[in-house]
Amino acid sequence: MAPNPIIAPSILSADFAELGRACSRTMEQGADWLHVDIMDGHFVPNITFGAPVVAKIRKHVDQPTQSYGRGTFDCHMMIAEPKKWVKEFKAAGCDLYCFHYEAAFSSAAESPEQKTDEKTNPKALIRYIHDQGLLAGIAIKPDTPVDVLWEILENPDEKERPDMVLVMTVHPGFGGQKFMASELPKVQELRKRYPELNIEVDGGLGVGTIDQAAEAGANVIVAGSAVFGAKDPSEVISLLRKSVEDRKGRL
Ligand SMILES: O=C(CO)[C@@H](O)[C@H](O)COP(=O)(O)O
Repeated sequence: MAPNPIIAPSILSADFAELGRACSRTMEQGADWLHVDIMDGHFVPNITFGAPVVAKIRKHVDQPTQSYGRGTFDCHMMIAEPKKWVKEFKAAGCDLYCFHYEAAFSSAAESPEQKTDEKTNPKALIRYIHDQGLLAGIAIKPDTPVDVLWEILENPDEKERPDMVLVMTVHPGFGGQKFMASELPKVQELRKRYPELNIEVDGGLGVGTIDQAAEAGANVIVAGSAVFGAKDPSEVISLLRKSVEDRKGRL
């Protein structure tokens, strides 16, 4: 059976002038996690904020009492050098460090020799993230085929296996983009092979698109503009949760 629904509003769509309060409010409105978008202006053509801001907003949301629990800070690292920032984000209060597969090779290597072994590097980075006491996520952009993940997910060493896969349903960089249903076969394939895996979708999710994503097998739902732009964010969060919950037993 697929894992429980997890609704993770993306704070990219919150009012940054009152970010701490916006984070605590969305938790009160029923969110499970907060999805924290970190952009460096290199990996994606946009800049958000870094670890000092995460440390400030952490004070507004209770830390989770267990792995994957309520209040998890799901940091989506849209950055060119993901390895470089793991320790800073751990210290700032990040719980789940989700890097991009496409950025991992330049960052994870411990030596020049290892850098040439393309298959080693995402795994080395996952191990490194786990060694810092964080959950590890791996994200793929729309242009990246899901097949690149099989070797990583099949790894017999659990220290090198991700705790979550994020399938981007928009090109990363901005909130408010149109949902790309073309990415859902990746989710279907992942769910077919890994019934218990946390599979996150991000980009263009809302009441009009959630059913397709839930049907494909996604259980971790990121929604930015649909939640922060809603008249009644609590209602949107419950609708997203219900859609995933309704399909859970069938997947
Ligand atoms: O990572 C990203 C964008 O790169 C997302 O997390 C967006 O912030 C989602 O926003 P909506 O599409 O839900 O408005």
